[in-house]
Amino acid sequence: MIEIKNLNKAYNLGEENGCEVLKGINLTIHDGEMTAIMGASGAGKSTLLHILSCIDRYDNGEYLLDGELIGRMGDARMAEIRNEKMGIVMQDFALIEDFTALENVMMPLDFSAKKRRKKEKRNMALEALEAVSMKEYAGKPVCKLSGGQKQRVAIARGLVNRPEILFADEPTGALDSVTSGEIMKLLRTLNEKGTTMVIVTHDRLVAESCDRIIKIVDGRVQDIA
Ligand SMILES: Nc1ncnc2c1ncn2[C@@H]1O[C@H](COP(=O)(O)OP(=O)(O)OP(=O)(O)O)[C@@H](O)[C@H]1O
Repeated sequence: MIEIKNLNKAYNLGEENGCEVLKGINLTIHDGEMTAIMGASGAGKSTLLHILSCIDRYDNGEYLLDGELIGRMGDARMAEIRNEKMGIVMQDFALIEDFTALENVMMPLDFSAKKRRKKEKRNMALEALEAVSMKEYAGKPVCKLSGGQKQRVAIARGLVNRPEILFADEPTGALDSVTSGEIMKLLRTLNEKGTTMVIVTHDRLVAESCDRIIKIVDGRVQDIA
């Protein structure tokens, strides 16, 4: 499904604060896999995840998604791919605290190229909340939820478009070990139902519960376990 060849990415090269972040990444992710991306702080994990999830662009190399070359695409097609195929769970939830769980989960549907009636969007959001066992909290403002509940809502928002692949940046980073275990169980259940998962994590236990671990060291893939 995902094939990355000799991919490079730098920020502000030539400037004082410039840096080369990804330096020739090669990797393949197959349909149905649950993959962890590990590496020290600053190694380039989030940068890689943002490129994989079509939020950010790479400088050179190749990124093929289902055989389609991402690099030469215009912004509109990239947004379309993101909407059609991908779900994204951002670091630290990135939820709107004053909005209800339901309103947060419905948001990606408002940005989708596919026009849907409000009722259909609401039903899709309720279904996503049900998939993470949060349907009964649909009407609660996010600021009134616990950390684990917020993470579930963030996952529901990532799932609402029924993506083929879900990208999650530190989905357990802000959680205690029990809640973290529950979230990983939930992600595994969703994976078993067919969603490919790519998870950035610092936590070895979380990584070991995935099918494989890709370790990024200084912008390169050091090993794939
Ligand atoms: N938008 C940006 N502009 C300039 N530099 C950036 C930008 N985003 C990231 N960087 C730099 O790129 C490097 C890699 O950052 P990245 O966030 O990908 O690392 P990470 O492995 O995810 O780190 P962490 O585990 O701390 O989240 C860091 O040195 C960071 O300062």
